[in-house]
Amino acid sequence: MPDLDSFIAGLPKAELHLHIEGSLEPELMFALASRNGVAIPFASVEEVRAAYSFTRLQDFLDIYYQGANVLLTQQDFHDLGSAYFARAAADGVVHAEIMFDPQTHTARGIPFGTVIGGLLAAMEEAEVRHGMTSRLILCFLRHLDEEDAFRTLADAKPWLDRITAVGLDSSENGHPPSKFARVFAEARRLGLRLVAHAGEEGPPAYVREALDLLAIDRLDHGNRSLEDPVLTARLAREGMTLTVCPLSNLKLCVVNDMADHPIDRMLREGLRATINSDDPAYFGGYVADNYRAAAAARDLSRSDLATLARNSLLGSFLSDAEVAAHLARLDAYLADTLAEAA
Ligand code: HPA
Ligand SMILES: [Zn+2]
Repeated sequence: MPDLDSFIAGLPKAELHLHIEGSLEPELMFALASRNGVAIPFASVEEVRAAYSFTRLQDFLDIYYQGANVLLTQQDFHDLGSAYFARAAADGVVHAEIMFDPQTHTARGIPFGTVIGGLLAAMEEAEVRHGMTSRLILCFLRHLDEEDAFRTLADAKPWLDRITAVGLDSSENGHPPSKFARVFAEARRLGLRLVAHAGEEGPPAYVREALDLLAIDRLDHGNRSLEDPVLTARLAREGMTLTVCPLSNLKLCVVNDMADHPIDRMLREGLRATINSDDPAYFGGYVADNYRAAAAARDLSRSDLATLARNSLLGSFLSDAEVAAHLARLDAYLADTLAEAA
């Protein structure tokens, strides 16, 4: 039987909560800064990593938006995507639904087409190089107003057939889902799926708003839902997928210690929880590291880990036939690893 690390790395899985700007490793940040002649306030890669110490979401966001300033050209976004897909493939990711924050770039004068053009090129390449399928999620920044989100949706019109969903990210407290009810309704009318970050720092009421006012198809984070037993039971009953990010939760102090992480409680409560990396370059690990950290801290069994991987495939926005094909790969993997054990 493979050791737990190899079992996790080999487990066919989907990554459903990944901000592509959050996969910008300090080495690539320096390379792009130099290629583009952009000044960054760090003298070395070590200095960058040392700055990644956060006590709450906003600390991280300030440095994350600053890091994105080095991304200027279509090739930069292509390189960013290629680096992520290669790293994800090594972690057993067979399908990735990647979020991007167009407003972070259009506000600096980078055209929407430059951003999405580079990402789409990396996605096509990932299919050829790694046999990995992928989808795009356009996220609205919730600290900006809804008009700005509407303008971003208008910018996206020429690419709507290449965008699967819209999402909602950035500073949660003070920016409830209700602020974006109209733009989410419009996105739904255009045929897009809907996701939103809720219950990361924000209260359970924000999760309820995301369900009732935005009609989300998937919930990003959702940790604080557990404070409300009626809401928890509803999420379980409705089969809502939660994209949980253990190392992010630790780095942003959503949990004080990995030993307190509720991932196993989520599974026990019947929630369709998944494990994801969120912003791997900033939070100290890619998706397999997140599985490993959660498994070690909460004593997850191989069967729990297989459930988490299965949930990730079931919670994806792929067609039923595509999900079935990925699930068959997972079942074959589990049969093979069990046979080795016998
Ligand atoms: O974890 C997150 N929360 C909110 N916004 C974000 N943008 C990137 N990562 C995050
Ligand atoms: Zn996130």
